[in-house]
Amino acid sequence: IDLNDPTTDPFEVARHAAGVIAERTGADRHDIALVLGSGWREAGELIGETLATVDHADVPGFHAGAVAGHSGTMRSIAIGDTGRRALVYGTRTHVYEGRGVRPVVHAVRTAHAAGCTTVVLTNGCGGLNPAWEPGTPVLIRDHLNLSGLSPIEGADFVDLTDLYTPRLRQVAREVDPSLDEGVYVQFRGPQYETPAEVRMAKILGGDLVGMSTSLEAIAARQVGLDVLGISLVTNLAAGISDRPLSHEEVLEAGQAAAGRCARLLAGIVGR
Ligand SMILES: Nc1nc2[nH]c(I)nc2c(=O)[nH]1
Repeated sequence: IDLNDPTTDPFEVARHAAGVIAERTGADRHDIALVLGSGWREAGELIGETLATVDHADVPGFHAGAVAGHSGTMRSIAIGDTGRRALVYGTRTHVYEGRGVRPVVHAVRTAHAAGCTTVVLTNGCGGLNPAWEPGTPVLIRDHLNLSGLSPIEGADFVDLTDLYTPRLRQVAREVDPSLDEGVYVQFRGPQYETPAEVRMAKILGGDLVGMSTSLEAIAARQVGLDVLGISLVTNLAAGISDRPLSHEEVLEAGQAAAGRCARLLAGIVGR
């Protein structure tokens, strides 16, 4: 299937994908989906027992293309003894991969088609607040979509009030009262922001800069999913600190925070 073929209905592909997931996991419904970004990979382990894994390559609309650090398998996880199931994706598609916007939000649409009512979107990002050391998770309160793109096609004027569900943010803060909140700014990427762009984002009211998440959140709202967004600050955004960004620093900050992030997600999902 070519998701980007105009004659393809992306929601139909999501329904097919959900059918394959149900068949391969033995679960005709999943309750919560998790998209794991940089630094969040290990979270699945603490959520519960992995009952099944499915290769992304086997699911319609997903691509096998392994992105560094991502696994190409999604996992069906029993959430403690709640009887609920989590669908944890092994990889995420970014706009900058040039596959179009539909693949970027396909995981969210598939989660909805699989019966989920909630999606947790995590990412690694740059921080504009020097108080947030690399390795600090921050709840997303709202976003500025500077990508210039949208997953919504046609005259569907979706309201985005409370897009990042207040009830879920409250649950997250009950699990970890030290969590701060911030406004996430999505740039298209793949280049990092210039110091001037970081200053612009700050003037516009942004606290976090990244290259994902906002389009997925919009697509989630379009199908009525509750959304919890959590960013992991892996670096201070360009110009905030006097040192240039290094991808190595980003990766190691993600590794260091892995335990706290995994415990946070497991605590939230288990509620
Ligand atoms: N746009 C943007 N995306 C990021 N992802 C990560 I990890 N760090 C950054 C960053 O500083 N800026």
